[in-house]
Amino acid sequence: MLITLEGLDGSGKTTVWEALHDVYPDATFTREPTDSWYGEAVGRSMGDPDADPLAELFLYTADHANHLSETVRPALAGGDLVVSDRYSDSRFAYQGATLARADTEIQRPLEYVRGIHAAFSRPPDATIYLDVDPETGAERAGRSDKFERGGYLAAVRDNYERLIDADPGRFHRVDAARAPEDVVARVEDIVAGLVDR
Ligand SMILES: Nc1ncnc2c1ncn2[C@@H]1O[C@H](COP(=O)(O)OP(=O)(O)OP(=O)(O)O)[C@@H](O)[C@H]1O
Ligand SMILES: Cc1cn([C@H]2C[C@H](O)[C@@H](COP(=O)(O)O)O2)c(=O)[nH]c1=O
Repeated sequence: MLITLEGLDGSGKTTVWEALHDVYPDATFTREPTDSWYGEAVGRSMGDPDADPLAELFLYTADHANHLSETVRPALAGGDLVVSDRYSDSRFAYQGATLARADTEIQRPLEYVRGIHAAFSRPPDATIYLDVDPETGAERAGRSDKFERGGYLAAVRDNYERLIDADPGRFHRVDAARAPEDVVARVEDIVAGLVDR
């Protein structure tokens, strides 16, 4: 079973992901961007304010393709529970928002990014969405330009809502504004329910 953790920057994904290690010591814990050279290329692009948004989309997507073949598919084939801190929905939400702001010919960016993945990706079985408002997320993540980053994250959040509307059975929304211990407990309950099912 493939479970993904999604949400805005600072929503608490990594906190939850780390807590789940103790509960499921035999599971495969992974993340995107990965620490492969593809992920390093993504990191270079993220650090470049002038990075081409389409090129950046394809770097993230290349990292995803390698993540699938090197980690996710082998672990699933071996019967593992796989928990990924960010996965394809991050691309749909973030690059969908980036491309909507960019000067490109692409008319429906979120649908475009989904379409690129359709032929080769492996959708999650379940996705836990840590729901936090953009300002709180940006502040927790320590963004220096809070206003601008918050504005971008608002567009990303709108995209996550569209993804949830399109596939409500896959998403499990958790109020990530609550105290960390409450968020972790709620996520552990959800994962236990999914794994026992
Ligand atoms: N529920 C919470 N309430 C308050 N602070 C939190 C909560 N969850 C996490 N934090 C804090 O917010 C910061 C970001 O948390 P974390 O790294 O888990 O989020 P993230 O979603 O993985 O962020 P990013 O996407 O930026 O990597 C950390 O300092 C963490 O301790
Ligand atoms: C996988 C993925 C990530 N991003 C963005 C989201 C964050 O701002 C950074 C780094 O991720 P972190 O887990 O929050 O450290 O990358 C993205 O825009 N598109 C993606 O596909």
